[in-house]
Amino acid sequence: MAARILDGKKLAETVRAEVREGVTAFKAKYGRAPGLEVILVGDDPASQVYTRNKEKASNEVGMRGHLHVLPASTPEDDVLALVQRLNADEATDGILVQLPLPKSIREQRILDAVDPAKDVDGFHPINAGLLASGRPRLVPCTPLGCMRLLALAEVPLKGAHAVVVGRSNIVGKPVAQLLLAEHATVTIAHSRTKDLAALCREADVLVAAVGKAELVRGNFVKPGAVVIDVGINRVDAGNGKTKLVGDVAYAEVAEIASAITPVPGGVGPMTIAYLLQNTLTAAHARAAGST
Ligand SMILES: NC(=O)C1=CN([C@@H]2O[C@H](COP(=O)(O)OP(=O)(O)OC[C@H]3O[C@@H](n4cnc5c(N)ncnc54)[C@H](OP(=O)(O)O)[C@@H]3O)[C@@H](O)[C@H]2O)C=CC1
Ligand SMILES: Nc1nc(=O)c2c([nH]1)NC[C@@H]1CN(c3ccc(C(=O)N[C@@H](CCC(=O)O)C(=O)O)cc3)C=[N+]21
Ligand SMILES: [Mg+2]
Repeated sequence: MAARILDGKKLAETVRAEVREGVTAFKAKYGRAPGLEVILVGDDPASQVYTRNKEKASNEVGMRGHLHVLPASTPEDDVLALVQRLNADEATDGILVQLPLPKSIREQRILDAVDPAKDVDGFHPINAGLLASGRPRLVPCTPLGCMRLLALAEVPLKGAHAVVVGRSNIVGKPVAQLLLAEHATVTIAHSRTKDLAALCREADVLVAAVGKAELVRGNFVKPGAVVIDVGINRVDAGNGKTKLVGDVAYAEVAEIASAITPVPGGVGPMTIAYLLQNTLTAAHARAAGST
């Protein structure tokens, strides 16, 4: 039986509509729009597209969105100074520093400098620590998007075995925390995991966040499992062009799973939608004076 396709593009429109209403209410109450500042260092073409999309998406829900593009040669201290200026700016509610940063810049030094109250990526150690302590504040966008897709699938998480492949601070670890908070039994796999296929076959919920095109094959999946594919991999399409594929061999796995997210049109659009939601959340917390 073919799996149900979890349409992230459509669900993201719903989330954006929710945010748009929230922004209208925020403006009525506080007389200003929530503000998102996106920082891009360097000229990676994919990052340019993504950051422009983030700026556009924030404007579409009525927020102030602004993109700062700095040359790859920008000194670390100058990037830091920009972050500090935005930290001090009352009209800025959210700050996102697009990753990866150029090699000459220490990523951690920049990310740690972002005011935790404006950290709409949820990457600051304060926010990561609060999530791990069961007191979530600003939570990473991609994991929030994954959880909303699982809610759409109506998969019972309590007592389910969730296997997360990947242990990054951006996706793997925080999505594992959110699944744990929903009372799933969570296993985190990574590059040193032995017999990944057999482990994944135990999963009722399988989240792939690896960055290896179509690593997860049909024989990794228990019949009826729900599969969330976070991977975004650009590969040769054979006709001189490239195409996007996930970390899951979609056609094969769709024959076995009960539900699956496509790439594109799955987790990606949800990430952007939750970035907007996090900006609204941060704006409310700041305006109410709780942070
Ligand atoms: N859709 C979206 O919104 C987003 C998509 N992405 C995409 O998701 C993917 C993962 O991103 P991210 O978490 O940042 O990536 P990272 O490279 O930071 O982490 C990848 C993880 O996968 C593990 N891994 C690598 N190879 C294997 C393997 N052969 N078997 C098992 N585990 C393996 C690594 O293990 P180890 O720790 O041992 O090295 C690591 O934990 C990428 O394709 C990225 O583009 C990322 C963010 C948002
Ligand atoms: N500070 C920071 N925060 C991030 O959240 C962050 C980051 N840096 N660096 C890069 C990764 C990757 N990421 C994506 C977001 C949306 C899509 C997305 O919208 N994808 C569309 C397709 C886009 C296309 O066609 O290229 C989709 O899957 O349908 C993809 C990838 C966020 N990241
Ligand atoms: Mg670097």
